This record gives sequence, structure tokens and C-alpha cells, in this order.
Amino acid sequence: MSGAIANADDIPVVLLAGGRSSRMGANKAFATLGDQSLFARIVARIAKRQAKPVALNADADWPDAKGLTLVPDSIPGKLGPLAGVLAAMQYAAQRHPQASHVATVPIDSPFFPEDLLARMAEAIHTSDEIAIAASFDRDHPVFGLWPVSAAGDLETWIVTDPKRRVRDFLARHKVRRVEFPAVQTSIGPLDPFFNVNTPDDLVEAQKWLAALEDMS
Ligand SMILES: Nc1nc2c(ncn2[C@@H]2O[C@H](COP(=O)(O)OP(=O)(O)OP(=O)(O)O)[C@@H](O)[C@H]2O)c(=O)[nH]1
Ligand SMILES: [Mg+2]
Repeated sequence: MSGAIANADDIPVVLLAGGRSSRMGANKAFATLGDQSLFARIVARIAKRQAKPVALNADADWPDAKGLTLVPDSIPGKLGPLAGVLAAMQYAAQRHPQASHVATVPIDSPFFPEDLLARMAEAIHTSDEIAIAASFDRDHPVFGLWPVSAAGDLETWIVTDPKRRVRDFLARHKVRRVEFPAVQTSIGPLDPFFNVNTPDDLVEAQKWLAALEDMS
């Protein structure tokens, strides 16, 4: 905890939902998992621990933002998740000027840790550091705390780097990786960052959900 500069309660959270859902074939935010859409499930999971209002990074014609501030990408063309991160930074700079960081959470990962923001905030030691989540030794940079001060650098990088690989952007900054453990369930260890990309993933997510409900 010592040295941490960010308090999780003060960090605005932006849901990333600006992708194409091409593997799902339809907007996966509205795919049903249990008795809720992925979108509703993720909003509820954040609301459990998050005091600040939540914004939604999605296309301007999104059907129902559930009262969240709708934040479309500032650079058009679906240039990847970091375009959503940039929109999140710009939203935070305008609407939460006291916040050093903005958090991003993707719309397709329904089992993310409840202590996500608290642990990521603890990992940040200076206002220019990035924190990203990891599990099973794999990075999940869509789950990140992003310094608002890096917006200009991110914008330049998105526009000028033709490959736009997330790891290349991260290499330009000081990054804190926060490793989260597997969740033990009745059918085995669940990666808390399991994400739903395909119809088959949705079927698998239903199994994990049932296994988690068995445990509670
Ligand atoms: N703003 C924005 N968000 C994106 C973009 N591409 C992906 N994302 C988001 O980043 C997260 C991870 O992306 P993917 O799992 O690849 O989702 P996707 O791009 O919608 O799906 P596929 O088309 O199947 O790859 C999701 O929350 C997406 O909504 C983009 O171009 N712009
Ligand atoms: Mg995904």
C-alpha cells in the first residue's frame, strides 16, 4: 500500500465496448449470460465496488447506455482497444480533472476480480505509471489504469504506428503488472479474465457461471 498515489474510489471507470464483435457475429455486450446481458452484468459488478460514475466507450448509436456517459472513440475507424483507452483518458481529463488515472474494463469479461481496482490502484506509485492486469502469466491490458497525462502520447502513437500493437505502446511507459489468482470453482480453476469472444465462449461462460453459483 505504501507509496500508492491512486485511491480506487476516485478513479473513473470506462467500459470498453467499441469493438466489432466480429467473432461473435452480433454485439456481444447484449449476449445473455445467465439472466443478464454481459453489459448489465459488468455494470453491476463494477457498481459493487466503484463509487464514481461509469462511462461507456461505444459507438454513438449505442441503443441504451443505462445512464452512463456515452464516450465514442475520438479517432474513427475502429483502430483497436487503445482507441477506446484514448477516449477514456480524454473523458477523464474533461469530466474528472482531479483524477490522475482512468480505469478501463472490457465488456466481454464477466468474471473479473472484485478487488480489481483496489489492487491496481495500490500498484501505482507515480502519476505517470500504467497498471495492467495479468493472470496465468498473461497480460490483459484492456484491464488497465491509465495516466491521463499520457493521452497526447497515446494519440500520437495511434496515428503514427501502423501496427498499433498494445505491447509496443506499453514499452514506451513505466508499467506495473498486477497478477491475479485463478478462482477455484467446483469444475476447476477459472481464469478471472476469461473473455467471451465467440458463441462457444458464451457456452463455456455459462458453465463457469453455474460452477461459481454452486460455490455460493
Ligand atoms: N473503442 C474501441 N474498443 C475496441 C476496439 N476493438 C476492440 N475494442 C474493445 O476491446 C475489448 C477487447 O476486444 P475484442 O475481444 O477483440 O473485441 P471485439 O473487437 O469487439 O471482437 P472481435 O471483432 O471478435 O475481435 C472489447 O471490450 C472491445 O469492445 C476498437 O477499435 N475501439
Ligand atoms: Mg475479447
